[in-house]
Amino acid sequence: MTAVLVTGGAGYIGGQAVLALLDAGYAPVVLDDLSTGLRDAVPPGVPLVVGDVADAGLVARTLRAHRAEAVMHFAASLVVPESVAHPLAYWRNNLAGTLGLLESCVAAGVRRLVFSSTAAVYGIPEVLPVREDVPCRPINPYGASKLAAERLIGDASAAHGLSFVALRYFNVAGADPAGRTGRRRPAATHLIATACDAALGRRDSVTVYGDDYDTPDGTGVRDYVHVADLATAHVAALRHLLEGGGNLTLNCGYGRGHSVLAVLRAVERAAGRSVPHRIAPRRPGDPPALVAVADGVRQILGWRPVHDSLDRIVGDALAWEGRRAAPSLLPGRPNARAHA
Ligand SMILES: NC(=O)c1ccc[n+]([C@@H]2O[C@H](COP(=O)([O-])OP(=O)(O)OC[C@H]3O[C@@H](n4cnc5c(N)ncnc54)[C@H](O)[C@@H]3O)[C@@H](O)[C@H]2O)c1
Ligand SMILES: O=c1ccn([C@@H]2O[C@H](COP(=O)(O)OP(=O)(O)O[C@H]3O[C@H](CO)[C@@H](O)[C@H](O)[C@H]3O)[C@@H](O)[C@H]2O)c(=O)[nH]1
Repeated sequence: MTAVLVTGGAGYIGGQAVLALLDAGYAPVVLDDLSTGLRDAVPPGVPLVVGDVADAGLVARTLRAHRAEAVMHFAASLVVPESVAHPLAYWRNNLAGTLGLLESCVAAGVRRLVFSSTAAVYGIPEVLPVREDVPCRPINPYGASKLAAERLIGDASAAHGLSFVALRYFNVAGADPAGRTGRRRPAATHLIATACDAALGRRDSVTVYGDDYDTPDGTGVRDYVHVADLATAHVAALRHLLEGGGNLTLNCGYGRGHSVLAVLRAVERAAGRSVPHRIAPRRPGDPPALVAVADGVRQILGWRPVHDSLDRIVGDALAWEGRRAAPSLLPGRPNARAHA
């Protein structure tokens, strides 16, 4: 079986990718410092090495010990407003982490890398939907650090014969449709997780950051992609590299935008109850709208998303969050609050 090192595999997306790798017959090995990930997100039987991806010695030893043939690199810091408040920590983790990983790949002779990049590299695109070949002008430290990591990977590729697929994810949401994994951070910051928390009575309301953008209803627009579809895009990228395919940088989204208010309505439909919200000023570092041109990932990698609907994404997210809530608050129990 082909062994694949998954950095950040105890996290939300990495955890889903580990399941997709197992489903596709690969042997994932997780390296994670558990800074935001959780040990129990790693399925039984999958080796977990607890450590920092910037520790090139540890990563090289892990690659050799498991005879890994490829790496999926998810480990990073990724909350946009946090990156605005703590840019140095973001640059350190996202750039030094990628540097350590690349050094260890070169040392251990591992030449295939799938990298978690982000739509945040684009900043405020002049044309929407956004193509991969437009100039990247990130407007927050998170996006800037990820763009720098992409460039670092490009340089390592040219000098050391490494092949890579950088997937620029748009907004990842939802949970494993089979209920095996999902987002586990206790304090939700992402919109869909926050709205699910409100629908489940764990918070009073959702703050809508800005209703004065130049978008159809004035609120921010994003291209939400289901985490299980994203995971299969990684397996497709891995196959491409194992079959000798060349370097690719590809958007990963569905090519459709949804506003904050549209997301809140979808959560209300899924939960069968209203989600109170209040309008607040724009959040620093937020672009008004981000929607992908996402033909490349379908055409070149043969990716076939199967959960491509906002209702599906929100439904799976709510079901996962509901399982973590008190049973009386589960979706489908309209009088839950009265009994809580
Ligand atoms: N969630 C999104 O909407 C989104 C969108 C675009 C890109 N991404 C990218 O996807 C990747 C995974 O994000 P996620 O949503 O699963 O976040 P997450 O916080 O759930 O997962 C990140 C994982 O990496 C681990 N980690 C962080 N720094 C580490 C280090 N230095 N060494 C070892 N492990 C470390 C954490 O413990 C965690 O398990 C990130 O690279 C992120 O930039 C996420
Ligand atoms: O409580 C909230 C949370 C978010 N939003 C808005 O909802 C949209 C989505 O925000 P959020 O879910 O926080 O995600 P983003 O800030 O768009 O960033 C995500 O999506 C990016 C790609 O587009 C990734 O790079 C990042 O890692 C990931 O956090 C934005 O318009 C926010 O202003 C609110 O109005 N209220």
